[in-house]
Amino acid sequence: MSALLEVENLHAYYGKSHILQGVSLSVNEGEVVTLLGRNGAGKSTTLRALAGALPPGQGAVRLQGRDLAGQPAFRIAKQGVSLVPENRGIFSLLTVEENLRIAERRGAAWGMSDIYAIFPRLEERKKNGGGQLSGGEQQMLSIARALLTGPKLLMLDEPVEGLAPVIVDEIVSQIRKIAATGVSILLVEQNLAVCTALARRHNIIELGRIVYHATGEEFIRDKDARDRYLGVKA
Ligand SMILES: Nc1ncnc2c1ncn2[C@@H]1O[C@H](COP(=O)(O)OP(=O)(O)OP(=O)(O)O)[C@@H](O)[C@H]1O
Repeated sequence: MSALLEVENLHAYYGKSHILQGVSLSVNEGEVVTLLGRNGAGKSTTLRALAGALPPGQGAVRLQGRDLAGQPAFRIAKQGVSLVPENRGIFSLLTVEENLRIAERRGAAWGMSDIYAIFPRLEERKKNGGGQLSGGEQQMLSIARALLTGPKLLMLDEPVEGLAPVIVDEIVSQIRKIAATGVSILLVEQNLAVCTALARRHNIIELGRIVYHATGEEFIRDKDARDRYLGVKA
């Protein structure tokens, strides 16, 4: 598999706080990769830095070999990197359909029918306001909006946080379908069952550095690493 995204020694700051202290990771074409870690470890900051939402720090970011580091967010998005942030970022006063239409891009790989095929609930709810959706439906809408921009790399920040188990299963299956179309995914998620169900490679971040990486099988066997870095008994 060839690398889609390569991140080498990425640093990022909030003001004078040095948050990312040399993050290195990669995502191959068509792959789902996780970024795990305790609260405050730097997961969301990594996604934000990759999306160009933070002032540029040191380090290399390449998408299909092309340098993205230091470019403005709109240019990074145009080259195929899309972030679905934790707060979902949908327009509550617009209908579901309007939320989707404004994200649509002429000539992009994804159109409305592709979206409704993966998210039938959004078609059922297309005339409802964004603000009337359940948490799970809002998450689906937010992922759908990102897909309409035609990303090569979709970055998901805790897509199932706070959702009921049946909705979690539904979203996991939707993410699988998205990955099966060839879109690469960098997933930040605290729910380990979701991570191991979706990804074949995992990275753990601690204090702004990747301290552990493993394949899916290694990670499932490595209870010590899960206890040590994540403090979970799963
Ligand atoms: N806007 C901000 N200004 C200053 N510091 C911030 C800001 N956002 C996050 N931080 C700090 O950066 C560090 C990393 O935060 P980040 O949100 O990336 O963590 P995380 O791994 O995503 O954890 P969580 O699951 O809690 O969101 C934390 O110490 C946090 O307090």
